[in-house]
Amino acid sequence: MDRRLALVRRPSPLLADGLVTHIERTPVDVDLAVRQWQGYVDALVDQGWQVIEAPPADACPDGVFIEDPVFVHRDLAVLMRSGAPERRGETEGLADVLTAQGYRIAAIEEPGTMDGGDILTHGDQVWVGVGGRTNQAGVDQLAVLLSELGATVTAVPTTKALHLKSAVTALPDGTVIGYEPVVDDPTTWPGFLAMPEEPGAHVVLLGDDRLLMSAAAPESTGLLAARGLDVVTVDISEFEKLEACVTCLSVRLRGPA
Ligand SMILES: CN(C)C(=N)NCCC[C@H](N)C(=O)O
Repeated sequence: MDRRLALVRRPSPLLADGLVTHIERTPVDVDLAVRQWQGYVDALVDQGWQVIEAPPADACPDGVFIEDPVFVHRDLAVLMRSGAPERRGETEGLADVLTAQGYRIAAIEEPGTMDGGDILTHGDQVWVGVGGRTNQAGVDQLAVLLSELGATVTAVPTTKALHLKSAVTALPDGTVIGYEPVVDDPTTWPGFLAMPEEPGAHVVLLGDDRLLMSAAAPESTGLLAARGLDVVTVDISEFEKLEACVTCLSVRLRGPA
């Protein structure tokens, strides 16, 4: 992993009004969330990542979850069309930022819907969760866009969690880890590794064998450390109250060079 550039977006003052679907709403401390977001950004910088900020989307409570309005693969950035109409304004300003970084821009079009949180990749293998935010029409469009880049797209039913990446993510060696109670079918991934805590299912790959994970998953971080992985943790409790995880707060831009 050579290029270490991450796109982030600072929290909206309306963050506390963000969507919750599968968990009960609990009050969000926005000031604490802003500090936690800065801690997340600092952790990326400490690990040698350059961080760029998307234009703020202050009118969008969930705008900080930048993983959802855009997906990047190789030199292509695909603007999403969320299954939650409240989140569609979050794509604003992203085409300009990504064009400036050398990306070609495409978009999921009506009747397709998709959130980036539903897209899990390992190399050119792409799994897309079909559920509350992403539909089959969206998957079909993404499959066409990515086929010219040599990637294979597989649709995965996702009925027990908000997004596919709420349930599973992939380790550097491609092992898919997840929290079984919210995974529709763990046999989708040979070698699936069950984690004991829900936030333990979420990893951001920082490069080499280093991972970024939530501080709310001590048993899982222990398990992964025992496998030889180097785990950096961040407290993102205020974002977790909004059904988010470490992956949602940045988009890692690995190409084009
Ligand atoms: C992988 N995950 C979970 C994400 N990429 N996004 C989380 C978005 C949370 C937001 N409140 C919502 O409900 O849309």
